Amino acid sequence: MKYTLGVDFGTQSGRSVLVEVGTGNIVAQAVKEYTHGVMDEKLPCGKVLPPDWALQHPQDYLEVFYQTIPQVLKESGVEPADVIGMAVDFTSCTILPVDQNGTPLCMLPQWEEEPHSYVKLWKHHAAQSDADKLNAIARERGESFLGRYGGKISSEWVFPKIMQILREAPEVYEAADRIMELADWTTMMLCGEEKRNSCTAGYKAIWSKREGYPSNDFFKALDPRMENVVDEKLSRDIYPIGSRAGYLTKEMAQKTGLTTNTAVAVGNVDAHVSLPAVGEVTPGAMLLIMGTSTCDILIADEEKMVPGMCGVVEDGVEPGYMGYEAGQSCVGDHFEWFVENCVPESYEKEARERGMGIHQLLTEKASALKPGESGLLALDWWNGNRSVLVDVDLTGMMLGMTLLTKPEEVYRALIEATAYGANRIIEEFIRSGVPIDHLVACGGIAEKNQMMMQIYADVTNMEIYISDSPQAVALGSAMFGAVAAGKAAGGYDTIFEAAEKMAKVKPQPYKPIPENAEVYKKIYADYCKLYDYFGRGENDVMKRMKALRAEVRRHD
Ligand SMILES: Nc1ncnc2c1ncn2[C@@H]1O[C@H](COP(=O)(O)OP(=O)(O)O)[C@@H](O)[C@H]1O
Ligand SMILES: O=C(CO)[C@@H](O)[C@@H](O)COP(=O)(O)O
Repeated sequence: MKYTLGVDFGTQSGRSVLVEVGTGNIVAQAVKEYTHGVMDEKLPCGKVLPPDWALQHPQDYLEVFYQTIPQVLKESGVEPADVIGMAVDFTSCTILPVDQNGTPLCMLPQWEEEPHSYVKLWKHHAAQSDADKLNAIARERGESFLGRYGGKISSEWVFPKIMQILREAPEVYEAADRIMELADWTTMMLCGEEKRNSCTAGYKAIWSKREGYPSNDFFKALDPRMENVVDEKLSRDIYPIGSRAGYLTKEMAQKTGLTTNTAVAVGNVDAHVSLPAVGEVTPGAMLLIMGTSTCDILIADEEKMVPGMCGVVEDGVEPGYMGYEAGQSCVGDHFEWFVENCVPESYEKEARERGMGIHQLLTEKASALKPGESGLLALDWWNGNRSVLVDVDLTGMMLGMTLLTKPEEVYRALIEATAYGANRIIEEFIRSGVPIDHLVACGGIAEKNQMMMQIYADVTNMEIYISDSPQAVALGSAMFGAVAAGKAAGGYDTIFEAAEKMAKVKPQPYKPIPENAEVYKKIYADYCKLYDYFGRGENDVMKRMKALRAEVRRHD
């Protein structure tokens, strides 16, 4: 029996999952919460961060390798020599400035108090003014790439984040030998090779197989110091997903307990990597990877320009197809905010006494409600709107509250809001000529919350199939690891062959309940009115309040 290992780096934690190459069955898994978590208030030295920042510490990712890989080997009893391949997937766009040895600047004593030397997490939202500038210049110049990114480059993506570094800390920009996606940096830590992957380059760094990056002239127009940003800070050598980056280095083999014969695939994005893990995702299906945020991935034969999508990349998800991405920056994060800030002690007590988690308790109570019963309607923008408005400066909103409103009603309204947001994205794809007729879901939430999945089926009026692996994302990575090893070593030569044997999806979908769908259709119409009113400039109160908050804090 041969094995392959997937290492999935999420927002809060990283996990290793060891699976059988022949079946995709999990033999062991281990999770490590990041020691520093998400740094959105201060640096480890105590330095306070401005609003909208979200940083991480790269040492936390190495700890994931050092702790979880030995753990899965021990738990499974698998011979290290039988682990033929491995791969990493990472949140994205999550980037890091490094020196010529690949050492993160933040790990050098002279930079440890400089916020810009740390990992900028995907949900770092402090580069909106840079994104606005980039988009305005791209529009003025008639740059054709804009269409491939739904008409706007998000402030979450690579170049706005780099522009922010250059604007606020030119010395960090200068000192950085390279700026790397963490999918590529962690892969480089494993095999010693800098092999940048086509998925992050395509979706997050405006790279395409046919056209490469935008021209140096375009970057010069952003800032003359950025004219050669691609050659000076990134790389033009891009490797297709599914290819091999190298083999584990001796040092990494020693630290993890694996051998130097383990092949390492080029890195991938945590969302996109899961498509093969749920098997038959063909044109017409949209895959939702539901966790802290939700990413929507679909493939189609043709390239269409879909307003507000994150991007369309040829071969970006599976070879031979156009891969589309859209998403919602805040899904599980809404519920986490709610359980951490708004749940009364009496509920906490009940959950403790009944030996259940607070999410389970709220879900149980919310399940007893009918659609529309709470009278609540929310806009799902607690962390901005990624698709289709592409605006991180939008904020959350809930209406309909009364003195009788209960926590489970708010919890359910937040869930419903994310379902409306998903439906808005689906409509945009269909309107633009990319067909969607059913959904497939995976990720932490798809596993954990049945009520939520039924609400999604009712709101979208579509069937939803669920992954049958509790770790679809890591399984996807493990599959790419098996492809990096290749058939001769006991793996597979293509991701399609791997999917035939290893992919898992439950046979029974969630089906829409017609009477619920009917009610949700009406509420959704009002959601769309509020969406346009607050999201498209008719009433910019959210932005004014956000600007005021920043102003007041500046003077604190
Ligand atoms: N039962 C639940 N129902 C809804 N959301 C949940 C539940 N349990 C956890 N969550 C949310 O799921 C998110 C974590 O999702 P997960 O897929 O495990 O991680 P990540 O997205 O970081 O990979 C958190 O934001 C948390 O609030
Ligand atoms: O944006 C992407 C992928 O493009 C995700 O990495 C990002 O939303 C974070 O994902 P998680 O919510 O941590 O699963």
